[in-house]
Amino acid sequence: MAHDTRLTGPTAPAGGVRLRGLRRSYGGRTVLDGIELDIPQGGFTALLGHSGSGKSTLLRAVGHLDDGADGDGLVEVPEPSAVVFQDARLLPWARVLDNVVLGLPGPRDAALARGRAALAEVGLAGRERAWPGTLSGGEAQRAALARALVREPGLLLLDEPFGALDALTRIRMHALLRDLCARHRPAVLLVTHDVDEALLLADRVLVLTDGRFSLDLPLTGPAGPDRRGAPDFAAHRERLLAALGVPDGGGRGAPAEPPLSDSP
Ligand SMILES: Nc1ncnc2c1ncn2[C@@H]1O[C@H](COP(=O)(O)OP(=O)(O)OP(=O)(O)O)[C@@H](O)[C@H]1O
Repeated sequence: MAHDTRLTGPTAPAGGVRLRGLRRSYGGRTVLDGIELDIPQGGFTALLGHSGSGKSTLLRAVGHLDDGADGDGLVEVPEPSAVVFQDARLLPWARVLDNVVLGLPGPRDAALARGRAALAEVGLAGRERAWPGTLSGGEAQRAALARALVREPGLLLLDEPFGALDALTRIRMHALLRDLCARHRPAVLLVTHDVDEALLLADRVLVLTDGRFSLDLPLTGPAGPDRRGAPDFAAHRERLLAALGVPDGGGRGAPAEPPLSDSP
């Protein structure tokens, strides 16, 4: 497959993500083969690829969360960074507010006030003293988003954060995430298997194949469900599915999605 090796301009705006020649391998097997990527502050990049193509490896490398990978290359990212995974990873023995403020620097009172504000922002006001085990899947992911955003991250890394949620909750979470990103403006890298999720949320979609980006699709216009009605939506979708080797628009996120409203 022909790979586009000139995916980014020479410089990223100050404060954003800048990767140059990023390589990672496990036991001599190359997973990332010289990745070049810029994400400006406020930019939202979605990353698609087959299972095992290296999406999480790339996300971990960007977040300096490598576990035993051999690697090299330049990784410049804004600090601090925060990660939200598919499972919320809340500590079950700590109340929701304590989970959100855990490890926050500064006086406890100020941290708690910030934590409460973050929980209110994600729609969990009143649930501060709840135990994580009493939250629904969507609520737990809201708490995980609050825990990430309370740190005012310059970089938000999202590893299939909505993959385990039902379709309606996912749509609500999309609206919430768009809203939070517009307000806080971190650089965002979203790993997802869902082509539509990528097309509705991101300003740029990349497909990772054989350690490189095999497709780089810039998207214009406001993110959100209205994009479905844009003239190029179907064409973008087809390009992404073709790059993923999915024949004829089949697979997850295929056209027959329910016409749900996107309001939170
Ligand atoms: N700690 C590790 N040790 C050895 N191999 C690893 C390790 N982490 C990942 N790999 C290998 O690297 C390759 C890429 O894995 P990665 O988890 O990045 O893929 P992915 O695209 O995120 O997959 P998925 O979509 O299934 O989550 C896989 O072949 C995987 O087995």
